[in-house]
Amino acid sequence: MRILVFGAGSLGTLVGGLLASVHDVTLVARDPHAARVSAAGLDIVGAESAHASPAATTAESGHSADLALVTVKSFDTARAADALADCDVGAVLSLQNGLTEETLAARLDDPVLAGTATYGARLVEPGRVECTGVGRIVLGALDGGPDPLAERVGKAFRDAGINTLVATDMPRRRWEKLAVNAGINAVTALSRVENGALRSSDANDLAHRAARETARVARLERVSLPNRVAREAVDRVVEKTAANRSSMLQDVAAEKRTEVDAINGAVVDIAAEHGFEVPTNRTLAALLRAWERGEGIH
Ligand SMILES: NC(=O)C1=CN([C@@H]2O[C@H](COP(=O)(O)OP(=O)(O)OC[C@H]3O[C@@H](n4cnc5c(N)ncnc54)[C@H](OP(=O)(O)O)[C@@H]3O)[C@@H](O)[C@H]2O)C=CC1
Ligand SMILES: CC(C)(CO)C(=O)C(=O)O
Repeated sequence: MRILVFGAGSLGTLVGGLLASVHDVTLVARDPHAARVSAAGLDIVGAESAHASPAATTAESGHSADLALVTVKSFDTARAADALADCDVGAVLSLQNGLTEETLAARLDDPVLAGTATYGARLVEPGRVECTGVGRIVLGALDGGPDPLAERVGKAFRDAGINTLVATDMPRRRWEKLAVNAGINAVTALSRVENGALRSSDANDLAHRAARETARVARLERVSLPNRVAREAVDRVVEKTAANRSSMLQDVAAEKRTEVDAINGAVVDIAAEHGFEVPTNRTLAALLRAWERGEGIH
């Protein structure tokens, strides 16, 4: 399969590097990373180890591929979609956190698949990515149901040794992941604690409230996600990732823009479309945006 990875930073470089063992992969990345990969290939270290030789470029448009993987941060999704509109791609798959597929689908004529990733990745230096945890890619039709395209993409991932599940219930899975991220990411980022700290503090109640509100909005969107399931998903992920610093805490610590707009902000916006108020998500989003503005991050 010819695969274009749009936004090869940490996750895109890891997944693209793994895919390159059997597929024809091009990474769209920044220099000096793109130049280093073009000249000397890519080292994958940590929980996965391999040397891969995908093509790499800083050119955003003019590409032709069977599949484009979108792995930019959520706030760069619209720009990625506009660049992909100038490419000839058969299908698009997002592996991002937050609700980004709608932005892609609104701007592109190509079929857009939904995906989630629990692999951990960190770009250590140009040409070198660390797999910090082997997780799973789950992908499927954006609206759910069986999908031959998703099956083909799932097979391509599995052929490259990537732990992949093709799911027919992506709407529920996306909203459950959103509930987990809405609960854990903003709370840990604002209180500067590891995920495990949410087990035994008032912050646990806050994370549950954000997740329950998200589940309520999912149901308004006709996605079946009971409050109890969203709350238990938060507790399960807190337990499994107790020693982790959430991606949003890492962004705040590095004084980088967060993905709050596509997580808590998306919950607020979609709730508003239904005339529904989500005070916990609204408060968390407002505090993070105030921090971003105060730091001069846009
Ligand atoms: N890292 C992880 O372990 C996981 C990440 N995710 C999700 O995956 C997504 C990506 O995360 P992550 O890989 O960590 O983020 P990174 O910031 O490491 O990677 C995104 C990369 O895309 C680049 N980029 C953005 N726009 C362009 C462009 N137009 N042309 C070329 N390159 C571009 C960025 O460069 P620049 O910064 O210079 O703009 C950056 O290098 C997020 O939604 C995240 O939540 C999900 C699960 C795990
Ligand atoms: C699951 C969780 C909360 C793990 O830290 C995550 O997805 C993130 O940090 O973005």
